[in-house]
Amino acid sequence: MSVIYDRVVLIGLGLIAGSMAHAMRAFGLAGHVAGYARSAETRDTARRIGMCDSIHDSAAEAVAGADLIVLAVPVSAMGEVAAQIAPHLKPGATVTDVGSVKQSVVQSVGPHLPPNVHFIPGHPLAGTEHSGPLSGFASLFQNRWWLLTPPEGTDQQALARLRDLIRGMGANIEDMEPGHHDLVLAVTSHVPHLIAYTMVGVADHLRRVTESEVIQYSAAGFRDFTRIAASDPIMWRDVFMENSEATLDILGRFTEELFVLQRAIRMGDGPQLHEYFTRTRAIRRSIIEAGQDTDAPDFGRSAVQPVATPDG
Ligand SMILES: NC(=O)C1=CN([C@@H]2O[C@H](COP(=O)(O)OP(=O)(O)OC[C@H]3O[C@@H](n4cnc5c(N)ncnc54)[C@H](O)[C@@H]3O)[C@@H](O)[C@H]2O)C=CC1
Ligand SMILES: O=C(O)C(=O)Cc1ccc(O)cc1
Repeated sequence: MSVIYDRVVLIGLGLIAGSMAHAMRAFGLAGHVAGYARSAETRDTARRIGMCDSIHDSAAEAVAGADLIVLAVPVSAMGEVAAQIAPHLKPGATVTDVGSVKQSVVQSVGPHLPPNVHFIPGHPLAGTEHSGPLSGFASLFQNRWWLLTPPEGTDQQALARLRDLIRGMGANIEDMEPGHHDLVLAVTSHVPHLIAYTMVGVADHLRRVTESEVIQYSAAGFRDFTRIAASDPIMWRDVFMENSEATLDILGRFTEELFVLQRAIRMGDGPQLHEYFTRTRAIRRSIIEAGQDTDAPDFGRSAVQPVATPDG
């Protein structure tokens, strides 16, 4: 593949930035990848493993001359980082981010940036429960969605170039309006994470049990919850602080459904439970048949469709 940007800088050197650095190197997408993180320990680790071509001790120095700036810090830190780098950006450069929430990032970053740079927010729908500079890997974005929320009037050349880079790292791209993104992600990622955190918390409260049976006999469902609940606490604190409206909306709907099932169990209403679970099984099957589950066996992933819109 050919070089898309001569100089890319990654701000925040964790799972996502590390994976981008490895992928850009593996696929030859950037002439030079520079990096900056706030913590000296993270910068030292990134230097030791050769994550980037250069690691800088200040954000201002790191962004100097960069054609693409990627903000890969927790969502609550995006605005502060944008303010730090704004005076040092090269005219005509593109700034993007990888935050899990979009509306708040648009609001906190946008106002700091000068009008002569292109701001194109983004979100790779790819990750793991691991974080930090040692956790990245080049194949993280393969066959995954990468959502972009380009504002109206975005420079089409700048957008096409960013798309080329993302496709070069193996991802599929879809454009979305930021508010819609936050609602879709509340359904597909944020509330599911909250449920996992809660379920692991419930098991922990039954400490007597935790010490023996819960761990010893944990079946796949609970094991998956513990994996998700091991995700970075700062990142997820920020997701819920910054996407509170959509999360609370979906959580309200979740609670209503939970009460319906709770009542069916209490009333011994087997047919209602059977009907409900039959419906949810059909949903899972339709996702797999449409090739939208990238963890499932390959059902023709090139034909994957964007995530469904939650109704109402
Ligand atoms: N972990 C995941 O599965 C995914 C995360 N994201 C988003 O990507 C972003 C980064 O997440 P990860 O790479 O997982 O995080 P991480 O915790 O692995 O790395 C974050 C990095 O940002 C640095 N940092 C924190 N505050 C900073 C500041 N004020 N200035 C400079 N550096 C700072 C940390 O030192 C660390 O190097 C977050 O906004 C997250 O919502 C998006 C998709 C998936
Ligand atoms: O590890 C998992 O199961 C994930 O769900 C990863 C993930 C976490 C946050 C995102 O914004 C996108 C993907």
